[in-house]
Amino acid sequence: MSQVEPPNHGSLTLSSVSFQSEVDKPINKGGKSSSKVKPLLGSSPGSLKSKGIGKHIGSSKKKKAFGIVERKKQQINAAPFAVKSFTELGLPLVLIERLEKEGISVPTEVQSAAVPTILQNHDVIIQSYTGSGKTLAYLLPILSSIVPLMNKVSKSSSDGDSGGKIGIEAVVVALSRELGMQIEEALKKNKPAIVVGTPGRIAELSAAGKLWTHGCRYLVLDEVDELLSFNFREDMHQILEHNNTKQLKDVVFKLEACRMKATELHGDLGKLTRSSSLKKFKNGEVRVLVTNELSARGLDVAECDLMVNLDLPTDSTHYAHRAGRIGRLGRDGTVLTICEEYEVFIVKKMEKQLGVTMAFCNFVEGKMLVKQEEKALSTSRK
Ligand SMILES: Nc1ncnc2c1ncn2[C@@H]1O[C@H](COP(=O)(O)OP(=O)(O)OP(=O)(O)O)[C@@H](O)[C@H]1O
Repeated sequence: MSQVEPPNHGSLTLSSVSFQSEVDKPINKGGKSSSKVKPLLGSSPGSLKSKGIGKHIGSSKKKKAFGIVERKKQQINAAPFAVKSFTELGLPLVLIERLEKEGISVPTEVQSAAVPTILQNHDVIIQSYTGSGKTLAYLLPILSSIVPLMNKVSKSSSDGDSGGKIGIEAVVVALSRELGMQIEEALKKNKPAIVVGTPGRIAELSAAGKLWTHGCRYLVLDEVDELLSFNFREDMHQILEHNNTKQLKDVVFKLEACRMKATELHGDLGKLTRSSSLKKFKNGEVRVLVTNELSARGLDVAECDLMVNLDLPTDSTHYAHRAGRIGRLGRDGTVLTICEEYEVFIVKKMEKQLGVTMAFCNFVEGKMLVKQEEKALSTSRK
């Protein structure tokens, strides 16, 4: 994207776009039904800078590996780079009026491209020059889809549906405390719906079970290249793990549609539900436990003899941790790893690092062909 000079309206402070007074007003747009979490990432070569919104959780690979998002086919060609007003971008009137009060009436180029794309529930990477308006490019669509739901959110919280926890609809991970505070300032009146914090703080809340992200639809990684750097590895891992709940639910749903009794285990469940899920799995009432890496850590179910990796572990250490759930105390067990053809080399690398032999299979038109060659589906026997 090319550099866009902000119109000469003076600077917009993020706090100036908060619009608590309109929260209770009905907005003609209606609530969205999507329950997707949006990873918003990017990378920033040269003078380009990226606002979180960069792919999943980087490239399609990263996205898959972190297991956050279900993707839709992008129609980036149709992105309206030439729109003239915020109205044409599909933002609600209340938001447009507030922007106009701040002297902001013409979207920048990056906003023209990003706003409608995010509003259509696509995952996006926003990469553009400094000062080109990337913050509003992701905030505006989020605000426009969250505000209409505010009544619903506060109602369900007060009903106690969420066990006293607040339903979060968007998580913004910001690099520095200052940046976090700057964004939080703009959003504080929407506090129940949006959480803004540094990786450390958000990971801390997540580990303490205080992040109620069951209905979370947006995950923004602001300055994504930095956030995904080695420095923040542990915290980001915790955050991204936290956000794959929807995927786990989908898997349970699909298994049950095939008449396979399954149950889920993850941090978004209450303590009681977690222990009841595990109990059901341990006593054989359900045969399949669908879980994520964090919740699987340390699980000790002696009879468990099959581990299916629906996505690739990040490295061989994580592979070993997952595989360690089966074949305990000298028992036999099988690890089945499902991956794309282009990921086979990663599996090969782990095979080498771990010193195990994996049989490779190919899955073609619903049929599995077991072969020894490099194929997209790998099976390894412990
Ligand atoms: N459509 C607009 N019209 C006028 N001013 C705008 C518009 N969008 C954003 N601004 C203002 O432009 C300035 C830069 O915006 P912003 O901080 O989002 O840029 P950025 O691309 O995120 O920059 P950086 O990469 O340095 O973080 C801010 O003061 C913001 O208020």
